[in-house]
Amino acid sequence: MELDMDWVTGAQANTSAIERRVKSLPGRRSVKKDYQAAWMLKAITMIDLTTLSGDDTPGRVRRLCAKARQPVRADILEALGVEGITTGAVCVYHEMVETAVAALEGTGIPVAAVSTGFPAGLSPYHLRVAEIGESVKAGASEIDIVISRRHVLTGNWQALYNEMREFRAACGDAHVKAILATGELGSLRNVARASLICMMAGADFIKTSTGKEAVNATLPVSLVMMRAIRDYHTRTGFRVGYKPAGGISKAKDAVTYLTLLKDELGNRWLSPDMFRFGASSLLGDLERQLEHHVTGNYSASYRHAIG
Ligand SMILES: O=C[C@H](O)COP(=O)(O)O
Repeated sequence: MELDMDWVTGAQANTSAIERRVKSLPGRRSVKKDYQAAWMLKAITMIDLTTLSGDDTPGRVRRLCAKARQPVRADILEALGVEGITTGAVCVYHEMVETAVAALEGTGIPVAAVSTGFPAGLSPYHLRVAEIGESVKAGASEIDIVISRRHVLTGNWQALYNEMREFRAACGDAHVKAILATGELGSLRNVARASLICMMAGADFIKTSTGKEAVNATLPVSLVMMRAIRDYHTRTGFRVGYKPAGGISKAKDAVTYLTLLKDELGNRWLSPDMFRFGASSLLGDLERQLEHHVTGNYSASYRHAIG
């Protein structure tokens, strides 16, 4: 849609109300024991299983893809009476896209590439646009772009909109996730405004963080972004997905995010096409807690958090 400046500048974020809401959140609320495994399995299907390290190798990416294909040990799944689950996607740097695509062939698991000079987004503009095209050509069906934080920090909303529009166009048929790098945007109000701009410019998902900022995904930021998504859906009819990323590594935190999502956006968003966790180490804890679930041996902190 066109840039609607009145809507953008009217977007506010009431910090104390947001903090109050976060304090009352699930995770500190109990989730029935019978449902715990279901929440954790659901979380697994919504992970963008990620490796974004300077020392990534094809071997590491192939191992990651094997884990994406079979994220939980077969005996645990059998005990739960579940089969055939996979993660939502695998997320890698451009150089690893071809390896991941080959390793996931025939599985239907998409490959997401981080692009546009990830993580800072400060390489020459034409190269950032070209990088998207290269990743699509290499087989990525999802592109995680990073926005120029300076456009937000200087209030240059038109520039942010134009940039996002061009990134969107360069993605072609690939889905585009707009990484806001919320830890660098200065205020929750800026997070709300940048979320709206990216959605107006055609983002399929809005995503909190690269995982490389000093502060990555948080619950207050998630509340602001989910409410921006809800507002956008109410006004336009378009459903935009949400991806919290960076520092989410505990099963109990994943369950908190999912209950918040269900409360704020409803069941339609509880699906891999509308929600992803960007996470490199969350899967390990989910698998451990599922194992405890089937053996009845929960860790005390986990039982306290969600049981
Ligand atoms: O987009 C994904 C993030 O970079 C993953 O961050 P993490 O390694 O803290 O889970």
